[in-house]
Amino acid sequence: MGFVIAVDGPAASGKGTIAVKLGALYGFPVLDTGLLYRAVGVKVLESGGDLGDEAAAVAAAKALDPQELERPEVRTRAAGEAASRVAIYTPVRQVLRDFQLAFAAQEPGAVLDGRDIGTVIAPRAPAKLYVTASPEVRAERRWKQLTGQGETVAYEDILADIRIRDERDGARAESPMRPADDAVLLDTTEMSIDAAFDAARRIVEAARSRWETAKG
Ligand SMILES: Nc1ncnc2c1ncn2[C@@H]1O[C@H](COP(=O)(O)OP(=O)(O)O)[C@@H](O)[C@H]1O
Ligand SMILES: Nc1ccn([C@@H]2O[C@H](COP(=O)(O)OP(=O)(O)O)[C@@H](O)[C@H]2O)c(=O)n1
Repeated sequence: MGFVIAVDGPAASGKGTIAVKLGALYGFPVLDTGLLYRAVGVKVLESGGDLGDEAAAVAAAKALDPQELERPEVRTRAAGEAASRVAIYTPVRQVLRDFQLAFAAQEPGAVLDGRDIGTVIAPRAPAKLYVTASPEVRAERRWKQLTGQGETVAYEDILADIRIRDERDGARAESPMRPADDAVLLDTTEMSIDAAFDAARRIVEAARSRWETAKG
């Protein structure tokens, strides 16, 4: 395995922003694994299916084309909610796992962000971050992001979404959202993007030194 950087955490904590910046720093490819679940949720909805229908979600996961991750539809509020509904299904997670494992296997390294990267997808990743922020701050960030994309949404509704999603993602039986035992927690509530990235970079640099030493 190369130098895999696992960046997990709840919705709108800033993990994707940090992952992209780490990828640029090291020259590694970056996979936002949430987009896989979002694309599956959107596919179910667009085919007229029901998010409560496990078989429909599995079929959508099997038919997923990586090109679909680029669609603007996967970045909407509704897609985030749909993603967390289809993410509870064990077979959906199994179908999406191979793609993530292949991505993580790239040399000389890769960055993946999600909920279960450090615990399930890449438990042996040499660098693991768990990025958090208060629900209120996350809702503010997500509200600004969605509004900037042209969606009309109320802050209170986004905060409610975030609380429901935290609960659903943390309570599910399969690969629940939680920090790996060896993840370093990074609370970005009071941090600017630059400050959060700087803190993340230091944590990853320390992990890289340990990894280089262990490799010999
Ligand atoms: N530390 C921060 N301070 C302010 N805004 C941030 C910070 N980190 C990220 N953001 C913004 O918040 C939104 C959500 O960030 P993102 O990285 O996509 O979160 P996640 O991947 O955890 O859902 C984006 O618009 C991003 O620019
Ligand atoms: N590795 C992952 C990534 C996302 N997900 C699910 O997909 C949903 C959307 O993930 P995301 O990372 O795009 O969400 P945001 O943090 O951007 O809101 C999450 O709420 C999870 O339910 C997951 O189960 N495992």
